[in-house]
Amino acid sequence: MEPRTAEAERSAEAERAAEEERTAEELRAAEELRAAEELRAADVERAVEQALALVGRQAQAAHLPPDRSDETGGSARPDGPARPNGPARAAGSARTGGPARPARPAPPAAPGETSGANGARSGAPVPPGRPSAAPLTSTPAHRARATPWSEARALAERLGRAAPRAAHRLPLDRSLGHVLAEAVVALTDLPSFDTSAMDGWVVAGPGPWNVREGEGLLAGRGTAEPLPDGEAVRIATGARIPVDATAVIRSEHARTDVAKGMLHGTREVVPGQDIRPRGQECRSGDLLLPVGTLVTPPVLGLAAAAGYDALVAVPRPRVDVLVLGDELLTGGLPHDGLIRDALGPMLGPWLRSLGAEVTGTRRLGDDADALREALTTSDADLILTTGGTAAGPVDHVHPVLAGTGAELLVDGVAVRPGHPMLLARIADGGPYLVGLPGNPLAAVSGLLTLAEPLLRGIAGRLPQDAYRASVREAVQGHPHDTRLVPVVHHTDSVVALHYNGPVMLRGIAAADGLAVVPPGGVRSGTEVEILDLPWASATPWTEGCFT
Ligand SMILES: Nc1nc2c(c(=O)[nH]1)N[C@H]1C(S)=C(S)[C@@H](COP(=O)(O)OP(=O)(O)OC[C@H]3O[C@@H](n4cnc5c(N)ncnc54)[C@H](O)[C@@H]3O)O[C@H]1N2
Ligand code: MOO
Repeated sequence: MEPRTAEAERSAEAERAAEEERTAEELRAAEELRAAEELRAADVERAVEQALALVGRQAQAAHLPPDRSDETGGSARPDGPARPNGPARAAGSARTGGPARPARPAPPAAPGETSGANGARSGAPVPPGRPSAAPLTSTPAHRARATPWSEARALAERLGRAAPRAAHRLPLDRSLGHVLAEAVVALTDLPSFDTSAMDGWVVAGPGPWNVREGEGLLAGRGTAEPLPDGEAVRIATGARIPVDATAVIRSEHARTDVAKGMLHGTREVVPGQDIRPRGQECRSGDLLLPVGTLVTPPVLGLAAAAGYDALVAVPRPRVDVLVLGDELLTGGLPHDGLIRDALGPMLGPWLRSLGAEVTGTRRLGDDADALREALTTSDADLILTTGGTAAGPVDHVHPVLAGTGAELLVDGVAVRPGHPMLLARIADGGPYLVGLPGNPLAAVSGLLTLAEPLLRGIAGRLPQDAYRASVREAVQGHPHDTRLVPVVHHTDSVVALHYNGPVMLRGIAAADGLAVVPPGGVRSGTEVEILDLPWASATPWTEGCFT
């Protein structure tokens, strides 16, 4: 080893000391993080119990969690190594409705904390027992309080499932779009009798056959008297097969000798050919469709075929849409700082495609009283608000919720765009409320993160398996939060689309899905979860246009 100079020794010593200090600091931080996580997990469990108690699923009265501001506030290092929404967890937990695991809403804010991922509204009233407002910034403490994306979705679905709409017996013509609350079990064999699959001749035994006189057998008409060996009779598709018949010969595969009254097959005749045997599709009592099936047009057809006049189904959840913002125009070009309302026209149809019944879309401007009135008089299952979730001077959602005694169940989600989104329950067993941020793509993010799983739960729709696809190119991630990025499927991968900023709808309008990009981003070829949009891409694939 070469002799070191005194200066080099000193500098190496200083470096070692600094390194030791860094290590000690890291250990302290990791310990703080672990402790904060444990406390948070306990709080969260209680919050879930409260939430379920709220919807009447827990016999036990709800208890407010103890005030832990001194323990949780700012102590968690959200960028530390054990973040709960790190890539591995995000990937594994995205399966909607999978095995129930403890969902984790953001714990109620504690004194000294702000009440949103986004911070609180300065000077805003706060819910009982909540802190006063603090400056709105994106500090590590705020990030630590935001509910991880997959947990927010799981909680929304669980809460929805705990508050299903009552099932009704509905005539078939009023059941479309509802969800089966009773299984469809075959009330008859299908087909309910042996049936001819073709127009032609029904024959018994080997040919040639004597042709029986008369109009033959038609669907829904004619007797099905036994057919002795050596005889043939005309038959139409759907007519009953006579007892003892052995095959149907299509008209084009037979010739008749009119003079002799005989029928000759022009091809080999296989016993049973072109006969649909009774019960081929189902036997009476067979399960045809399970509880949770969405009533689609073919479901209506199958139910009718199987003997049903009505179905027992959960009606569509009802949703009130409230569009907030004085700056919004409903027609014409933007002018004088006013802009077009992009969410009003979008949300109603989107909600309908998610199976909801939209009771109305109302534009309330920035009027806190109108908002309070709308929240406290709604008889919908879900109220969806747009805008006003942050801490601006006219952002009324948090203060009005607090003033009406609503329970904040999720207050900020660790997702971009859309992190100020929130989920609440209006007091006294009122509707759920999902607050969508005003930036349009952030609103889409809130719709798919909170409203879609909640509605799926309320409607009793079957959980869907998450599916994954690989990204064609690397996708940049947020350092701490999940990102939702509009993508389009192309050949065997998905391509992230440009124009995906929080105020932009250009990317999503060309997309057929949203990629769930874990914190830190993904390399080219990585498989990520995809949230399908309820329609195929509306825009033809054009390389370079959006990509
Ligand atoms: N100091 C901070 N300010 C903001 C933060 C933050 O962390 N600190 N977060 C930003 C993020 S992220 C979002 S998202 C928005 C959420 O704000 P609000 O939910 O309160 O929404 P508004 O302020 O009402 O509107 C935001 C933006 O969106 C436009 N908007 C609203 N409604 C519509 C609509 N129906 N159609 C089209 N555009 C709409 C509105 O004009 C604003 O430009 O807060 C950030 N601020
Ligand atoms: O969450 Mo804001 O969502 O980025 O626009």
